[in-house]
Amino acid sequence: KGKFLVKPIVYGNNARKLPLPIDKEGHTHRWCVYLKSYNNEDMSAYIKKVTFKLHETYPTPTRVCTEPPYKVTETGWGEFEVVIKIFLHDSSDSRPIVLTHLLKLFPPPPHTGEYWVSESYDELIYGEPTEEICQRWESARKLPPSVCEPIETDFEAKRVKTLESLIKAKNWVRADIEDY
Ligand SMILES: Cn1nnc2cc(CO)ccc21
Repeated sequence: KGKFLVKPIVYGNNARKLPLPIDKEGHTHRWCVYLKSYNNEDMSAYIKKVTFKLHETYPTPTRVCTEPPYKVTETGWGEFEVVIKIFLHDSSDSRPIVLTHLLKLFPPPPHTGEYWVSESYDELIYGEPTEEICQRWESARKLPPSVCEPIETDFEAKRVKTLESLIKAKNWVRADIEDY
């Protein structure tokens, strides 16, 4: 049928510097790494579980969430890659969707301040869905506002800026061609 299902998502982390004196083991920050629906939907209709693989030296480094909010809150001192795996409610042997996110604790200059967010936009796409999968993906309902914090990045503004730069880039190439 060539039909495919699309769900916009946001994943990333926020981080806050802990007030001095820092707590156990030199932890300087509290952070939260998360996956959420861009439209604040309950993704458990089609997601079986989400795992967050932290740095090996964290106790039980693989954390599992079976319903929203899909997030892990920890304290620490360093930045490292978090591997996020999304296991869908479909044939049980299907491989998970794998996202990687570099945990950001320190805002890059010129940013200062105690709180920082580093998140990305992406889309879950399911091709040639069965009737059952369609029903799962189309039955997802909105979550009550309290379950997930609101998205902090203005992706709409970023989208406009990205489109503008792409159009400028395209026009540049076209002008370039016309010169020859
Ligand atoms: C890499 N990193 N940064 N902060 C960390 C904290 C722990 C647990 O004490 C383990 C590893 C950590």
